[in-house]
Amino acid sequence: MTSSCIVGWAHTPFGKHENDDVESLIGKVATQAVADAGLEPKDIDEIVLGTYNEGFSPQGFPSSLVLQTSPDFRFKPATRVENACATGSAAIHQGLKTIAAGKGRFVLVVGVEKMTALPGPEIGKTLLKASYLKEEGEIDGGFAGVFGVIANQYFQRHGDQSDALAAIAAKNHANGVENPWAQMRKDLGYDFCRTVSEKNPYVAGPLKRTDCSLVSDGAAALVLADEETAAAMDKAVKFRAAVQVNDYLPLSKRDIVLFEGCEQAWKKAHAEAGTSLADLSLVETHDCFTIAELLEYEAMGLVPRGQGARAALEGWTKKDGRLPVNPSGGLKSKGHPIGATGVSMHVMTSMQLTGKAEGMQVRDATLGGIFNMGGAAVANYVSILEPLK
Ligand SMILES: CC(=O)CC(=O)SCCNC(=O)CCNC(=O)[C@H](O)C(C)(C)COP(=O)(O)OP(=O)(O)OC[C@H]1O[C@@H](n2cnc3c(N)ncnc32)[C@H](O)[C@@H]1OP(=O)(O)O
Repeated sequence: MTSSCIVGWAHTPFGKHENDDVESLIGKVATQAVADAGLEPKDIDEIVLGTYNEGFSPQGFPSSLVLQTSPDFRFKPATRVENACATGSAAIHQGLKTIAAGKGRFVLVVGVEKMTALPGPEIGKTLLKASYLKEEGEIDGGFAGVFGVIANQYFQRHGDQSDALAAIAAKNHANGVENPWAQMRKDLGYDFCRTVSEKNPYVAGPLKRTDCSLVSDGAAALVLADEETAAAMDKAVKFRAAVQVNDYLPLSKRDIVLFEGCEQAWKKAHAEAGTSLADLSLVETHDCFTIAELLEYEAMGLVPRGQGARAALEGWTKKDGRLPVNPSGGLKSKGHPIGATGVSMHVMTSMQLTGKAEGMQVRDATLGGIFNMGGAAVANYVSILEPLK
């Protein structure tokens, strides 16, 4: 699946959208992404919608909502795809398969989530459905609780990592200031992220509020085309690799601090692309919790096992570091509307590779990596993107 390109995109600001529901959020990006590609809705051959839902919104069957955004979408095939927090990437993969099979020239992929309508504890419960409920269903604090367990295990093996986690949080909050689509554009600073306070209490295990991604509403969309078609279009970002690796769901069946599914996905992606980590100009990675970003440094091979803290504390992953990670601010400050996240990561990386990332721009960006994860390293998607021209 290496001969497809992203040729247009759209993105709502992420945040609390009091007056929007899933339908109106979809409406803000679907036709806009098509227009951004220089196309009209009639040109689209297939629609894929990524949304986790699982109780966030009472409206089921959401793929059909996309058709309501233009009369010219009527009678197009439209399907909803779900793979926990990697739902956005799962939707993109569905589209890539359509293009690779020659079943369509243009596929519209929309990712959306409306999370903030539920009260806090309900949000936690809804997210926890993406864990193995028979063993993990009683963990307090929703998915923060799951990653609190993972952080504790890592701390037991490699020592207290609170300094490194605060450095990751501070980096991503600083990056988010430059992202016009980010939910929290505030440079919180290292000291605030490092210190337990009324404004930054413990949430789960050693994880404080600043170690957690945000609860968000939002949508992102992109248009996929085959490479030959894309070559004649205004802008085109090519998939050098698009890899999916799934691992077991129960934490008890894995050495969870290794994030082995993530490691496998990166290895396969580099083999598919003919690249290595050193070739990448930037990475957008799934920092649902700061401990996840630290484990991902190790799983992607940036540092040896147990040394993730080095990359954070020595500034390797800052925007001007040797490998900028999450120049968009990541899920930490950009926000994490579950079904939209994977699509957003591809949009942000496409902006970087076409020189359209404005204040977020990483200088001379030529190759971008993306890691989007469902559950605790259960569904692992890595993409490697480059400008087509
Ligand atoms: C499931 C999968 O497949 C894999 C995954 O990706 S798992 C990730 C899924 N997502 C999550 O679990 C979301 C995690 N985050 C949260 O649940 C919540 O943000 C939280 C529990 C950490 C905080 O929520 P809360 O305590 O209710 O905070 P809330 O009352 O909304 O806000 C209080 C203040 O903290 C700030 N705040 C809220 N969340 C914050 C966060 N994550 N980081 C920094 N600041 C935050 C607010 O802006 C607000 O600031 P002001 O007082 O200055 O206005």
